[in-house]
Amino acid sequence: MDTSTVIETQGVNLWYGNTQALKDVTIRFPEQTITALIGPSGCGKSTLLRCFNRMNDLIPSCRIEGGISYHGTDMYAPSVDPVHLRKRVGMVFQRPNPFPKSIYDNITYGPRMHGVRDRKTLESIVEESLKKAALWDEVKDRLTASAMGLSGGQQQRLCIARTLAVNPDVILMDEPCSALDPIATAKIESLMQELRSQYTVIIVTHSMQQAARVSDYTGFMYMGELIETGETTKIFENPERELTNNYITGRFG
Ligand SMILES: Nc1ncnc2c1ncn2[C@@H]1O[C@H](COP(=O)(O)OP(=O)(O)OP(=O)(O)O)[C@@H](O)[C@H]1O
Repeated sequence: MDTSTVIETQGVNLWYGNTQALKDVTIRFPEQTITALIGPSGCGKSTLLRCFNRMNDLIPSCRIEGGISYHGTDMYAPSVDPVHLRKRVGMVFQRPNPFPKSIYDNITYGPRMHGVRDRKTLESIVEESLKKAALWDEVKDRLTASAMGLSGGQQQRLCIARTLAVNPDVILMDEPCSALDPIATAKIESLMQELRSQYTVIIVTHSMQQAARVSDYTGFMYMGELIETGETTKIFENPERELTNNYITGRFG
């Protein structure tokens, strides 16, 4: 696939206090693709994901070395405003976390924070974001109702819509289906396929089946190292490293 790189890391090392959680990680994420990060619990998947919108900045003991670029610019340069970066690199978490507000207010919260005030503009952002998140038809008649009344799967799609509302080009997903049933999971997975036409998606998942179903590329991590990365079919059918093979065949993890 001949696509340009959106996010790229070069020799990233990361410590929480004295504990090293990432070791010399070099990986690139091509535009409009889905990459899955897999590996056993504690291998550093979420830590790596959090580097990509500087969420680790919020952890005082955390120290990062190495390069991480976004569209070729050093993401950690002093000139980069992390709030602006997080608008372009959105994040969806494990548990759906809507605000205890109306569906409408959940979507308009971000755009308002960034200065959008015009009612018509806000209304069109709400409609467009909910349509992109495949939720519009289910909620269009109750936009003023509380988001807390939605099912778990609907809440997660609302959180995706909330991320889309501030116009990102990368969506980070940290185990977005782990709290959902199989039907809600299937909806999120098919939504991810649609999002790929406009966004670059990076997903952390515990489910190898999910990684195989949804992603174009897969990175396998083990004890803070990126052991192997490549096209998902290659990683699952013909991995280069024995460790990868042992993991995907269920010998550990
Ligand atoms: N805020 C933190 N402070 C200190 N150590 C942390 C922090 N977050 C993660 N760690 C440690 O860093 C290592 C990597 O954790 P991380 O959550 O990135 O792994 P993971 O692969 O996402 O795990 P899981 O699949 O269980 O979510 C672990 O040893 C973890 O205990």
